[in-house]
Amino acid sequence: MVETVRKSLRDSAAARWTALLIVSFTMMCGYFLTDVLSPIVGLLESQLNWTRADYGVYTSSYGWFNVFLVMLILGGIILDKLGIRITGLGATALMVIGTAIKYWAVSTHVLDGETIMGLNAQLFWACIGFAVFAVGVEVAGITVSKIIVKWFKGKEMATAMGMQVALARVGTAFALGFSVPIARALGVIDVSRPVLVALIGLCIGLIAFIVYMVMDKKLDASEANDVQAEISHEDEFKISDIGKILTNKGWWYIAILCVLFYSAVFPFLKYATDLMVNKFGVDQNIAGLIPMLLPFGNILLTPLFGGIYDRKGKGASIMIIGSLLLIVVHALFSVQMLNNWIIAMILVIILGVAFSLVPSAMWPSVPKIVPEKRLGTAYSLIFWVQNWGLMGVPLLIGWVLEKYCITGQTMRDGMMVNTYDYTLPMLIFTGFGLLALVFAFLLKAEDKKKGYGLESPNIEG
Ligand SMILES: NCCCC[C@H](NC(=O)[C@@H](N)CCCCN)C(=O)O
Repeated sequence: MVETVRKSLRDSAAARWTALLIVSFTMMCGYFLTDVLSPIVGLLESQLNWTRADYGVYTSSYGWFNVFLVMLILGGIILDKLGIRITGLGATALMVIGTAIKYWAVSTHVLDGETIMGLNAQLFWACIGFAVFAVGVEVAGITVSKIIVKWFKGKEMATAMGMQVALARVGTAFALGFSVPIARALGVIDVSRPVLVALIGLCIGLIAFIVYMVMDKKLDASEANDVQAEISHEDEFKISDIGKILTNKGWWYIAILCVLFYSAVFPFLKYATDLMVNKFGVDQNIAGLIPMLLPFGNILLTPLFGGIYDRKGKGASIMIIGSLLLIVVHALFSVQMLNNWIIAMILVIILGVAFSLVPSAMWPSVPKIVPEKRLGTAYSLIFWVQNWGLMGVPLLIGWVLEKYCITGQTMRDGMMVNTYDYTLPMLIFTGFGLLALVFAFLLKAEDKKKGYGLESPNIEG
């Protein structure tokens, strides 16, 4: 008698790590586009006449559709209802469409001199493109989380999540480090060129996701029908699930910690290159290299800390330490006499440690607080809360800079541009860090009360 043991495709380490690499590549391209304009904020002023407040409006447009039109939550529902393949394809297509709109906006001259809803028309369409892209990248992010759970459940899940975040940071690092050289390549400054590079990358990312869809189909085919039916049934979305999540204190602490912590990092990165120029006197052409250290640090450290959480536990404590480091870094950035670029480098590296600690512990903690069948919705709601910060804080910082922080004018690239004092924005970021610390402690207390196991290792036995 021949015994046949039916094996799932996920049992193949090569298959699951390949699947992870493919979807992580798509996300990496998305993260590249997200930050592609950050290092050229000065060039945007000299080439497109965007003020810092305009730039703040542009960065905040990331949340227009996600937050106000609740597209993110809808994306989570669609993911639960229609599944990974169709949602992921739609999300990656939206990333391409949004980026194409944005590229057109920053490269065309047909909008010159026009205004729409009080904004210069070029800025308006760049914002619309970015807002469409943002829906795509956020929904893709939730989809990829679900993909990781699908392939890695019961295996190296936290390490896989850390790896995905690490590869996403490669995209951010490339944007921060190479945007200026790309814009200045060929001897002619062109701010649309880095966006074009991102658009090409995202088209490849879309093709990569289509390749993943084939793998996903094969995975489904390799699994027994009854298991699939059970999974589909468990993943089914129910309206009552939202209520159950929203009445969970532990979930709220994570969501609030998330919005506060991320509001002090991603929006900071948007202005970090400009901070290097204005406060630390770094040459504009290389100023993006210092903030670039942060995502590079994350690339190594996020999977490392994820592994520690997997084996040793201490998830809530890791989030407390990360929040503490965040406060120290931003507080020191706000000290006026600390203006040597070496200090800036050291602070960015420490911020990189903080930004590895908190995400590596935060995202794998959600399944300990929320039952697995509600995970997709729980993640999408956390992202939604977080997006309020990602939208509002850059706007706030841009406004504060324009209103309170202009110190004079200087000549850069043959143009007169404003100079800024970053003390007040850095104090605002410090405040977010302080509040994040409070919620990290509340989370630890709640964990102790409810026994979620945030301090226990993820790997049992
Ligand atoms: N398994 C969840 C991974 C989340 C990674 C996390 N991403 C986000 O929080 C996004 N909602 C926002 C990303 C904005 C920049 N592209 C991360 O740490 O990047």
